[in-house]
Amino acid sequence: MFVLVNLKTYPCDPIEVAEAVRDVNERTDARLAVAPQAAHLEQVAETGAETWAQHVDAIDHGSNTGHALAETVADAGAVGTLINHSERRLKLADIDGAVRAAERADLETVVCANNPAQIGAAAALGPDAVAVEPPELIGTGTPVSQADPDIVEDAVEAAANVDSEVSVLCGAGISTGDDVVAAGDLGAEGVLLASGVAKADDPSAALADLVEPL
Ligand SMILES: O=C(CO)COP(=O)(O)O
Repeated sequence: MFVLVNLKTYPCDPIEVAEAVRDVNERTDARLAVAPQAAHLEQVAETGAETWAQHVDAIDHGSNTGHALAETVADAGAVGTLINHSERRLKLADIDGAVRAAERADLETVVCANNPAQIGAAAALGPDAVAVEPPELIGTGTPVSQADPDIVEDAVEAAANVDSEVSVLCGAGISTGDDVVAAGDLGAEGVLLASGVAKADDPSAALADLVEPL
């Protein structure tokens, strides 16, 4: 299972979380990665944790202001990027452009979507993975794998119908090892989560708990 921890703009210490991701990753068969804010990418990557960006723009080098260029994100040490997170929604053409920009910079891609229909559309753009996250469950602590298992199974089916090479993650409310196991039982190859680690008193213990049953 892939466990991707999105730090959003939570007031956590990105280095502390990254070091925990790195250390727990060494003790498990699961794959762990962390997605800090853009300004923290380089410091986080220097810890040795697998580092992801939260967003890249559908742009190339040139006259663009206030954007995230995929090449710069990769230079900072990121190996992948989220695209179209529920809190950073893009138009379809910009999702496509962001996937192409990430490919150009050799970044792995996870395109997020609200529901199975959008997952099918996202998979058609050829990312490495898609992630289904019902917005109403994000940040609630109620795991999607329990509250809405059908959405995960339907997302897995929707992606497979379009492109069987695209793997499916799920997210929203995931905070325990049982939640991760349940996600895997529904066909997801990984989870995307934030508050369960970023808001934890002890991020290292939270991460260890997440991968303990894997
Ligand atoms: O949006 C999410 C991950 O990108 C999910 O957030 P929570 O884990 O806080 O529900």
